[in-house]
Amino acid sequence: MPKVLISDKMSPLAEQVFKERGLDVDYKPGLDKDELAAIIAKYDGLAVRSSTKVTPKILDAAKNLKVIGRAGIGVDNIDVAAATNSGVVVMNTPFGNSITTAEHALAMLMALARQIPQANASTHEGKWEKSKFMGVELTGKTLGLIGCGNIGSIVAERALGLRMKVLAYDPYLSVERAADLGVTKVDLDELLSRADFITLHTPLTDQTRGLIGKQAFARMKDGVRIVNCARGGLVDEAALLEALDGGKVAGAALDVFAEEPATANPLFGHERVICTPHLGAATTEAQVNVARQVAEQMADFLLTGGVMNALNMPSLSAEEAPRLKPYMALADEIGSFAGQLTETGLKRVVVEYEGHVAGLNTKPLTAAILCGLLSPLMDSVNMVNAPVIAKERNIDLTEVSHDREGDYHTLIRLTVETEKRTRTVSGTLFSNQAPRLVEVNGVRLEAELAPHMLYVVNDDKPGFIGALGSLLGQNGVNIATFALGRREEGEEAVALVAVDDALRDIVLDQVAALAHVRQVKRLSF
Ligand SMILES: NC(=O)C1=CN([C@@H]2O[C@H](COP(=O)(O)OP(=O)(O)OC[C@H]3O[C@@H](n4cnc5c(N)ncnc54)[C@H](O)[C@@H]3O)[C@@H](O)[C@H]2O)C=CC1
Ligand SMILES: O=C(O)CCC(=O)C(=O)O
Repeated sequence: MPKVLISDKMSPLAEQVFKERGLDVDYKPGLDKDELAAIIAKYDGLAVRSSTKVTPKILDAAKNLKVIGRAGIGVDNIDVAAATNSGVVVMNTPFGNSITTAEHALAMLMALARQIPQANASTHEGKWEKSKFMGVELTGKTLGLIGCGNIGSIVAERALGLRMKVLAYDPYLSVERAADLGVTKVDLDELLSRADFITLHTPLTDQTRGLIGKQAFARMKDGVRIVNCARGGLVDEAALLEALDGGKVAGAALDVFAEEPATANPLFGHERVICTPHLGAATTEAQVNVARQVAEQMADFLLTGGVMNALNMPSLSAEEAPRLKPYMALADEIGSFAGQLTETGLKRVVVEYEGHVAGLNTKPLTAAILCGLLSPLMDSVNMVNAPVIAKERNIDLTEVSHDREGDYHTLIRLTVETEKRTRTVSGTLFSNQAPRLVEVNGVRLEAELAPHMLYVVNDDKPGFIGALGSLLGQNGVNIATFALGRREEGEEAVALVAVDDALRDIVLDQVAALAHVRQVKRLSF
């Protein structure tokens, strides 16, 4: 049974769901990196929030890990590229805490406008500082949203309800979506120069790190107020301190910090800075949502192969996974067949889906074909990293779906172009279950692939099949199945012979020496 580790504080619902689905689960929040590295090899799945840092070192130690689930949105604590290289699926829960986080951003906005935390502390101290805490109204003010995805959009809708004007800077926001939301799409410069309040809702990436720094502050209105409930690294904290002290920024509300847990920070103690300890997602509702969702998604993946909300793999629902299973086997066999025959550099791969399969989710099938194709050529290839490896190697990949049915009600055809030649392999499913190869390089045949196989290309001449059968018999090789096909009478023919044991080199040499043989290859599946 797959084994899962929960390495961050998480709602008990996650553990409960894993158990209900029949998985073994250990709940060990607060492990340090060495403790995690020491035990991670035991686990198939790792469920985290933001405290666990999933580094290449952890992934190297994670010999059995198949999936990392983030109970939340941001995955900047996970080295997704390294996980992909290790063939580990990374999934998050993109919607479970978005309302909660948007509400926290709005709470921060209001707290900032009315200095509620400062006024609260002062009142508790018995001071009655009515004139000190003069606030500003939100109505009629301009809110600048940086990042208008799930959370940004919710903030926008709520802010419009508060009668604010909303500008959004998000290069990936369409004009239509902006219009639907009732926000004005602007560029960053315009947002910075017009906004009274700025709130950040982008992921932390190489592009967004330090987005709000010295230059950005210089372009802002005097007296601007900043809310950051996304990631600390988006705002340059030293530049923010300078902008606060210089009077450019009237106040900042921060839920997130460059270094977390943040126990010391240059902004702590500043009278116009409000802080919360990364509480954006901290409501009962959000934590129940993300815990349940991450556990269900990880269990689906480990038990059925279903993939939801993965960042490094195409989606495949738990309902689709069993339907796609025989096709995955076929795709892997077709890819592997072509890969084992490939001897020079791959240039181009075309995958065609015809008939029934064309109506299915073909993305995972293409990943399985690439995995099968690349596996004989290099180590450590799997469905997660095969598309990335193909891209890195400049292999041109084309996928085509034809709704029409040809001779078969369902067919996958793979065309592989190498530096020297182009090869095609096609396969179908018999009775919707059993993979069969039905074409190799334009030669029709019908072959079931087996663990040990002999592939022979020869001239179609009388007596050849008998000679091949006798030679195998003389060497004690027992034939399980024998599939034959030829292009035209007397032209190129292909034999695919399943045998009971691995073929010895000496037998291959003897087959190669038979008259009319063009190519001989030992294949294994
Ligand atoms: N404080 C907290 O507890 C929480 C923080 N978060 C943070 O909030 C972030 C946003 O979450 P969602 O809205 O759910 O993500 P999302 O993916 O739905 O939206 C992010 C938006 O940022 C935009 N974007 C990307 N690069 C950009 C750039 N260079 N400039 C401007 N916009 C850019 C994207 O186009 C997208 O629309 C997460 O990545 C996470 O880091 C999320 C949940 C809780
Ligand atoms: O798990 C948490 O408390 C943080 C949530 C968060 O930052 C996220 O979902 O990106």
